[in-house]
Amino acid sequence: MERCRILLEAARIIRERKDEIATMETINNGKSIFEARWDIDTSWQCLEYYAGLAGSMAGEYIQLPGGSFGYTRREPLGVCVGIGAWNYPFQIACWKSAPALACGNAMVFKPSPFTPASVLLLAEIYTEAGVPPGLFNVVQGGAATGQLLCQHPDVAKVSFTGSVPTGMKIMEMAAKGIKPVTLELGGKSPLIIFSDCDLENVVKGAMMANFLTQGEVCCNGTRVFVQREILDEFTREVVKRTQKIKIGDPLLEDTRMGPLINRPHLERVLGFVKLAKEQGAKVLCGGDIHVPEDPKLKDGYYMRPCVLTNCRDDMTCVKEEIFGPVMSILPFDTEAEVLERANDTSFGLAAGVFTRDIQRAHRVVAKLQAGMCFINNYNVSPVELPFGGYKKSGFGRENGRVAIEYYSQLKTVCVEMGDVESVF
Ligand SMILES: NC(=O)C1=CN([C@@H]2O[C@H](COP(=O)(O)OP(=O)(O)OC[C@H]3O[C@@H](n4cnc5c(N)ncnc54)[C@H](O)[C@@H]3O)[C@@H](O)[C@H]2O)C=CC1
Ligand SMILES: NCCCC(=O)O
Repeated sequence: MERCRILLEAARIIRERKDEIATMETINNGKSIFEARWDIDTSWQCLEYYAGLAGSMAGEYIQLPGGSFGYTRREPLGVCVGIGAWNYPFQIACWKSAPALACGNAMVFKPSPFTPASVLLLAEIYTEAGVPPGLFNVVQGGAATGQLLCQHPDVAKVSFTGSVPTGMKIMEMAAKGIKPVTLELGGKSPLIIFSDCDLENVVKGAMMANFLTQGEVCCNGTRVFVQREILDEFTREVVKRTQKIKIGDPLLEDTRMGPLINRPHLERVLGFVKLAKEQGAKVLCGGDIHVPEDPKLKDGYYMRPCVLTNCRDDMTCVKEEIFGPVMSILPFDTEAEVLERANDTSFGLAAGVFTRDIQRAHRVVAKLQAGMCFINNYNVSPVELPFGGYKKSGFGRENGRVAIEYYSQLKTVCVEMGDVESVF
């Protein structure tokens, strides 16, 4: 209950300082202030959710023959390390620290060196809320610092959000110390649109699936499979709305897309678009540098959101995670065909289905190889729902009740009520 009270107080302070934290997050990452406020909402909601669970963690009692019994205790792991990516800096820190602290662990959190700032506000808030000194710590640095944390003998667990190659290294390091890991890695998720969908909702869903945070979202539905009957209508509408996305100063209220994280990343994303064209894709809009009218923004890392058609499943833009605002549209004819194509990837983070046929919706998601499936929506993040991937997108889950299992260990106690029966 004490942990619950402190987490609730921290959630209250985050709500109270929401605008200040969102502004810091926008400066930190480049995402629009409008969106940053959503991230701060899913951050304090996460603290509230685990505050609610903190007082309810319990083991179970198991009867045994002869009056003997056993019981289990859910105990903390110890010092947990959280390593974050740069796309949701504050939210990632909350999604890791809230369940960790609720379970009675300490956390050392290392943000991405590209977005070091906002997590310091979280540390400040935890302290103000009553978290004892040393229970939540921020260590700044890059790969070398991350490695030292993973290899430290006093660290009991590592929870990582980032790319697949780094995830592999973290798993190797953790294996040497037999430490449990949670890996939230990349994706190349399918969004399947059947012709019986509600077109207005589907266009909104496809935009949500591709263009939040400049497209730098791990669970984005970037392979947009559209049933052939509605391909033209969907494409027309999605291009029209993509062209209207307001790009520019992310601190302005009406901006919906800010700059990408840094110049090398911008060039990487533009490189994917160039390669897509070389491989036969057609650019229907965007995919090039955007220079805002405001002269002080002229060197910013802005690009226009891009919609690609004439895509094939074997193209690089359809196979690899771009992590930028690039949507690939792929026509399909039948349910069986689209399922096979949607699952034909080494990733398995998320997937989405739009249809009015509820039986088909459930039948399709049951066959999708993805940890987070959306029906008739995309990229909403209720903290009550577990989030995490299949296949190379990682394992373990964040959010939801199940995350408790990833930040605690189970002790079994066996109690003998009779005499010891010995074979000796
Ligand atoms: N599944 C999920 O929830 C999410 C996954 N991602 C994935 O993250 C990637 C983009 O984020 P980046 O920050 O570029 O990823 P990254 O893997 O380069 O870095 C992530 C974090 O790991 C640290 N790091 C790098 N090398 C390390 C090492 N050898 N040992 C320990 N720590 C190390 C970095 O400093 C950073 O804090 C994308 O692939 C994206 O899909 C991003 C956000 C959410
Ligand atoms: N709110 C979406 C979380 C996904 C990501 O961290 O990329």
